[in-house]
Amino acid sequence: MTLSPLIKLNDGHSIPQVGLGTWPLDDDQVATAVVHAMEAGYRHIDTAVKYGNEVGVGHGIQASGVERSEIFVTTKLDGQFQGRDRAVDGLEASLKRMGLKYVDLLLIHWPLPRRGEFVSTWKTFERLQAEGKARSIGVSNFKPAHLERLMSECEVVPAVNQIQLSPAITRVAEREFHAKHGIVTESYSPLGGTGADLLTAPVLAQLGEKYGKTPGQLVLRWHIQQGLVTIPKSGNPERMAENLDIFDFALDPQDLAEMAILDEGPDAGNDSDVTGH
Ligand SMILES: NC(=O)C1=CN([C@@H]2O[C@H](COP(=O)(O)OP(=O)(O)OC[C@H]3O[C@@H](n4cnc5c(N)ncnc54)[C@H](OP(=O)(O)O)[C@@H]3O)[C@@H](O)[C@H]2O)C=CC1
Repeated sequence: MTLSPLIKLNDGHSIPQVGLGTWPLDDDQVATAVVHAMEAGYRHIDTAVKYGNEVGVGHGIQASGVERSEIFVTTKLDGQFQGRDRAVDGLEASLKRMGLKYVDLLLIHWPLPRRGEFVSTWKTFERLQAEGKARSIGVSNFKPAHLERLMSECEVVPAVNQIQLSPAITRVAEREFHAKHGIVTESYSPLGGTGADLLTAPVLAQLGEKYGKTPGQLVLRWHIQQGLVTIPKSGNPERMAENLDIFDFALDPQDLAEMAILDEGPDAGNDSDVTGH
């Protein structure tokens, strides 16, 4: 069993660097997946209200037999819960569905910038953190301009911004912005998203022979060496274990440079069409 290293957050808590993504698994699928993931060594599960699978995540955690205190659970509140009281109700309902007393990380799933709702939502998140219902609080799909506004109007700097990021969508400027403000960058769709198309690139097959690792492992190792937290999704127990078996090798600098051929440039990604999964 492999355990992921931990990354320190700006509030003093720690997050396992690799977690299990759970979209689009349904309640039954995710309950089984969480049990397999715990057996493989995962201690970090990423879900969201929007995924409709929080009940299954809770069942999986309970069935795994792993202590609650050893597991890092993230959930996200989407647009319908933005605004002061709605966020309180949203988290309460999530906790109830999962059978938990607190989440380790609560994220605003995506910003609703026009009416500035994410600012009032964030002030509520600050209160939920002070009450211990969310140990850490963060955001997802936020651009630096959203973060600037949040930081100028609120007290707590987000612990995390979860964004679409991979060797194809590298988000260098955003990562620099996060680092400057002590915000951990967490990469979603780290393998290229559903279908993992990124993994068919010839450069990964070549490097795979050198390291004795699969394309998925090379890509996840790339995330680790960038200092990112990452949440690959798999419903398959073998691939789950494979995706955690990335801590016994390191990509040489020249091989990281070769992987840069995968980079689709600064405009790549889905930001203009943030729907959030
Ligand atoms: N905050 C946000 O707005 C968003 C957050 N997310 C989160 O990020 C997670 C991960 O992103 P996601 O979009 O699912 O995409 P990923 O990049 O994690 O890719 C998932 C796909 O890769 C396949 N796969 C997994 N491991 C391997 C492997 N080793 N080799 C080959 N194929 C593999 C999976 O299939 P199989 O299951 O069959 O193994 C699945 O088809 C989501 O599950 C969700 O939790 C995702 C999108 C938006």
